[in-house]
Amino acid sequence: MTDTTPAFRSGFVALVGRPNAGKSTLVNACMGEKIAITSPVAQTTRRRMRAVVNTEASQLVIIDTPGLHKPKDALGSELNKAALAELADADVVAFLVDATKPVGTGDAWVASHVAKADADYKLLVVTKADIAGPQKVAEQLEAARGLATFDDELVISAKEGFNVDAFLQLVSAHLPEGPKWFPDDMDTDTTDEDLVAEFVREKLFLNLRQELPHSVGVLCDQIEYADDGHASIRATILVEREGQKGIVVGRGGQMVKKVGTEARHDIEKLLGCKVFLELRVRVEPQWRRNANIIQRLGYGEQE
Ligand SMILES: Nc1nc2c(ncn2[C@@H]2O[C@H](COP(=O)(O)OP(=O)(O)OP(=O)(O)O)[C@@H](O)[C@H]2O)c(=O)[nH]1
Repeated sequence: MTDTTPAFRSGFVALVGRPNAGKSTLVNACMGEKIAITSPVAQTTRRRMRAVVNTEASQLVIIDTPGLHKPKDALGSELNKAALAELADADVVAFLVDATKPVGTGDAWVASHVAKADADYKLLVVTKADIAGPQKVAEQLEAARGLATFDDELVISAKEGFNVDAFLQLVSAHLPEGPKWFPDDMDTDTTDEDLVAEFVREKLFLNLRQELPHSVGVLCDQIEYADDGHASIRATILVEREGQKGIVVGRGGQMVKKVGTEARHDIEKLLGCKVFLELRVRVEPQWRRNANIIQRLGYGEQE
């Protein structure tokens, strides 16, 4: 008797799109929990993250890449390098286009790299369908179709869970046959330290996005577990100028306290224990232009 069970499929799915297209939100929706951080500020995703989604017949390793954009400084160049490296390795590429923003040169630039990628399957995904009418969505599809050749297209709302399952099914079906690369109980290869730093940075962006565009970095120095089970965490917030330090610290330390309290709630959920979080703010002039610091912070290409 022949075995009619479908073969197990596994592989790497790169999500690309210009900054703010909705990549991290889609990863979160696929995972069903908070792993990647999201915020309304472009370039939130500085680190590459792998989210592993297991289904009965497949294992998808979803890679949330930094948004591709024309580089303006060393950090920008590193972000692009990391995203382009992901594209080169992926089995499937999903190109995300924001339904609410006119398709423009930024999308065309990203699409030109998608066109060059070797992936076996390229999917066009129009995101944020919940806040764009059907007419707008249709126009975006039409405009994006002209940018590269796609094997398929899908309209989603990661926020409302619309077509997220369809996305997973479509992508799974086009992965190559292969083994499980990661064990069942591991759903991300990002360390707790990385996630802590990302959560702190997310809260900084949410509270201070007008005042601090992109000139803030976070380094998680230490996570220590005490006998009673709580975690003591120290993290450093890097800014470029004294004035920015003042903004982050806030009047009487109020802002850094607020950021710490908000981040602590997420970190407690992540680690599943009580957390003491100590945040320091340090001025490191021009850290964004300093490739060494960028590497130390782990924002560049990783092995
Ligand atoms: N209404 C709505 N908003 C969404 C949806 N997906 C993402 N957003 C919002 O769009 C903004 C950007 O989303 P992200 O997921 O952080 O975008 P990204 O592509 O990862 O951005 P970068 O990290 O800058 O590359 C956030 O404010 C999200 O809440 C969606 O399906 N519906």
